[in-house]
Amino acid sequence: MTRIAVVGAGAWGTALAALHARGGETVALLGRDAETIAAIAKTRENPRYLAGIALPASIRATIDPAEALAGADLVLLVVPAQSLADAATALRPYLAAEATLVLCAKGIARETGRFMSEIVAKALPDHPLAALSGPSFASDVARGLPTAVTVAAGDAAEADGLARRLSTETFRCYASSDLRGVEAGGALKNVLALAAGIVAGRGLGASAEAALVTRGFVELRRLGEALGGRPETLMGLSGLGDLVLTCSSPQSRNFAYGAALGRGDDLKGLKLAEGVFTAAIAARLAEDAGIEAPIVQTVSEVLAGELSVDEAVQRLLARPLKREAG
Ligand SMILES: NC(=O)C1=CN([C@@H]2O[C@H](COP(=O)(O)OP(=O)(O)OC[C@H]3O[C@@H](n4cnc5c(N)ncnc54)[C@H](O)[C@@H]3O)[C@@H](O)[C@H]2O)C=CC1
Ligand SMILES: O=C(CO)COP(=O)(O)O
Repeated sequence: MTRIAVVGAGAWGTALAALHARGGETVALLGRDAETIAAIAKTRENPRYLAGIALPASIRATIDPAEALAGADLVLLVVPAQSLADAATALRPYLAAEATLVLCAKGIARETGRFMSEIVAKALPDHPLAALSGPSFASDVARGLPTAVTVAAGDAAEADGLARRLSTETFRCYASSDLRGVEAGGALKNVLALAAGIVAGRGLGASAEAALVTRGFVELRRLGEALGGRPETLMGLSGLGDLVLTCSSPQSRNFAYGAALGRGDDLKGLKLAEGVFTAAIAARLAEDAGIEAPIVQTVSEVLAGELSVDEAVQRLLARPLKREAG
């Protein structure tokens, strides 16, 4: 049994399927939209999420979970964070008993504050769990551009093995045993990318953008540690690395969403921005932990319509002066 199944045929699932099929793995891609799956099978392209990027013919794209999961020892879970509980539950009858599950979504359940690992451990107990996260745009990975990410599992030797298995010539996986730190960094950077987008969209200048990313990183570290992550993980690819990527590129959907907010554009029709669903719960977790996270808090209030963009900027500028390391 050496087969990878990718659950979720959106941008990231399709990119990971392409990467590993090119790397020589036998890969199945499970989607839920029959039209998209039929288009992948026919045109070797995902016209909805990765238009214009050729996919390897060897990917078996299907909407049938039994077909996708049969014989898979590694299952990449690549549906959005808020859909993961339902998607995981639906997989239960089809998973091989010994299959390892790799969490690829970046978010926290908005209702419960649960991390992806907690959700999946509840829905699919007894499977080894890992997380893959780091600076990696789907279209870059699907095109075979060089990328480096973190692969974390509770057991260090297992993380080493998975990192080796998931690495290719262009995709370097660094192993970590800090699952929580990797999950926290991935979820929080999305909220901070919204803030960076707001600053850019409002035209506040490159200096303000750099200040926002730096102070955002302070919050990511503080809150990430309070949630159980290790400092070195939060300073690594899945924390700082992904923060830098998503806060600096309009290619990021979270950054693009924030920029649209900053410009006062219509938000309808924008692509999935996970930070929109994570912001309020991240702000609540910070409050519960007694952690100061003014940027996360402000993003949450802007998204809730409780604060205008200009009021948000004013509020952040008016915070009491303090020592930088404080
Ligand atoms: N796009 C990117 O560059 C990257 C995305 N991610 C993360 O991966 C996750 C997925 O993102 P994308 O693939 O980009 O999103 P997407 O919006 O491109 O695609 C999401 C896919 O999930 C499917 N889906 C939604 N609910 C489902 C359910 N209940 N059951 C089965 N399928 C369901 C949708 O039909 C769609 O195909 C997010 O958490 C994102 O933060 C992580 C790294 C890179
Ligand atoms: O997580 C990502 C890159 O590492 C993708 O970011 P967006 O979801 O903001 O596009």
